[in-house]
Amino acid sequence: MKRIPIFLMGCGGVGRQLLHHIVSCRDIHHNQRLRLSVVGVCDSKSMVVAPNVCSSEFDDDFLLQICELKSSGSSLEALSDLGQCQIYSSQDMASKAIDIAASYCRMATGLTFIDCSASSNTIPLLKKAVELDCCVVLANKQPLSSSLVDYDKLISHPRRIRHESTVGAGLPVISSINRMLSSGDAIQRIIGSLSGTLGYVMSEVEGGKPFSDVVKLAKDLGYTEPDPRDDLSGLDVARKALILARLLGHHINLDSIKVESLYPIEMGPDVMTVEEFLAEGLPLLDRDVRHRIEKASSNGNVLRYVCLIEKSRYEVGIQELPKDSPLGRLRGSDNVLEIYSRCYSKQPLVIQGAGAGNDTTAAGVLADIVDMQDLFT
Ligand SMILES: NC(=O)C1=CN([C@@H]2O[C@H](COP(=O)(O)OP(=O)(O)OC[C@H]3O[C@@H](n4cnc5c(N)ncnc54)[C@H](OP(=O)(O)O)[C@@H]3O)[C@@H](O)[C@H]2O)C=CC1
Ligand SMILES: N[C@@H](CC=O)C(=O)O
Repeated sequence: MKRIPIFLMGCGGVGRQLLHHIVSCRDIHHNQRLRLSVVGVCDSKSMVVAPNVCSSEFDDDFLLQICELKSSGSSLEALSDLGQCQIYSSQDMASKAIDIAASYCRMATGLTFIDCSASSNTIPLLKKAVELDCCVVLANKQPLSSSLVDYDKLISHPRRIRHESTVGAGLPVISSINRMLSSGDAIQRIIGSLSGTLGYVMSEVEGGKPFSDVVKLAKDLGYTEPDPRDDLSGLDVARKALILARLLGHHINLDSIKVESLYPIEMGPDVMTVEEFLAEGLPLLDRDVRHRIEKASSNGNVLRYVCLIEKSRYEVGIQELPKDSPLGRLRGSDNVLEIYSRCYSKQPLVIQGAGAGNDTTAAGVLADIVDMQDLFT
C-alpha cells in the first residue's frame, strides 16, 4: 500500500470539503492500493499535528471532527480537549511544519503540503517545503501569482507541484495546457470567462435581480473569495490570467495585466471592512450595473467578464457580447475557456463547466494529490 502523507493548510470551505472527499474516497483509494494520511492541519491561528507525526495519522473520525469544529466557526485549538493531537499556535506553526517536512525528507518518504488558504503568508513555508523535496498542491492562487522569484522557486521541481484548482476550480485546464505545451503545440491565444463568481453574477442580474443580492448569494454558495472584492475588482481573474500566462512561458507580473474593477477605490479594503462593503457599499453599485445591463440588452447583447491572453496583450474586464455567443450563453458559475494553438487554430479547444464551488474545487485538489502517487512509496 502506498502512503501519501498530507499536511493541509487552510480549513475553510475548500479545505474541509477536501477532508470529506478523502474520507469518502477511502474504498476507491484502497482499491488503488493507496492511503492518503492526513498528519497535520492548520488554519490562520493554529496547527494540529498527529502524535507521532512521521508514523501515525489522524483517523477519519478526528478529521470529521475538525470539519465540524471549523464549520461552527471555532478555532482548531478547541481540539486540545480530545487529546489526539499536538497543538501549536501561529508563532510556532511554520517552524514546526518545517521540522516535520525535514523529518519526512530524512526518511525519504516525502510529504505533501496542500494550500487551501487564501493567503500569501503560506509562501515562505511552501518555498522551504520545495527545498526539502516535498510535494505541493495548490488551490490558493497567491503563491503562483506573486513575484517571479517565488514563482520560479515553487515550480523548480515541476513534477512535485500541481495546481489544477487555481484556474477553473476542478476543470482540467492546467493539465490540458501542459499536455499541449509538452507536445510542442504552441498556444497563441486564450480567451474565456474564468470567474465563477462574476459568471454567476452577470447571468443572474440579467433576470432582474439586484447586483448586491446576487453577490451575497455567490458568497453564500462558496463561489467568492473570502473578501468578495477580490472577485469584483478583477484581481482574482487577473491572478488566474497571470498563472496561465506564466504557464505559457510569459515572464510577466500582475501589473502587466489590464484589469477592470466593478467597484470604486473608495470602497476598497483600506477604506471599509468586508461587512461594511456588503451592507453599505455594494447596494450603491446596483443602479450603475442595472444601467449597463439594460444598455447591452437594448443592443441584443449581454455583459460578461472576459479574460484575454494573446501575445503581449493581457486583459481582464467587462465586454458586451452577443447573447448567442459561447460566452454570452454561459449561465451560473460555469467557466469557459477557448484555447487557440497550432493544432486548434480554426476551432479552439474548448473547456467548459463549473468554475467555482467547494465540491468541484476540492475534487480538483484531491485528483492532483492522487496524480502524484508515483513519487511515494
Ligand atoms: N471556493 C472556490 O470556488 C474556489 C476556491 N479556490 C481557492 O481556494 C482557497 C480556499 O478558498 P475557501 O476555502 O473558499 O476560503 P475560506 O476563506 O473558506 O478558507 C480559507 C482558510 O484558510 C485559512 N488561512 C488563512 N490564512 C492562513 C495561513 N496563513 N495559513 C494557513 N491557513 C490560513 C483560514 O483560516 P481561519 O479558519 O482561521 O480563518 C481558512 O481556514 C482560496 O485561495 C481560493 O481562491 C480556488 C478555486 C475555486
Ligand atoms: N472566487 C473564485 C473561486 C475560484 O477560483 C471564482 O469565483 O472563480
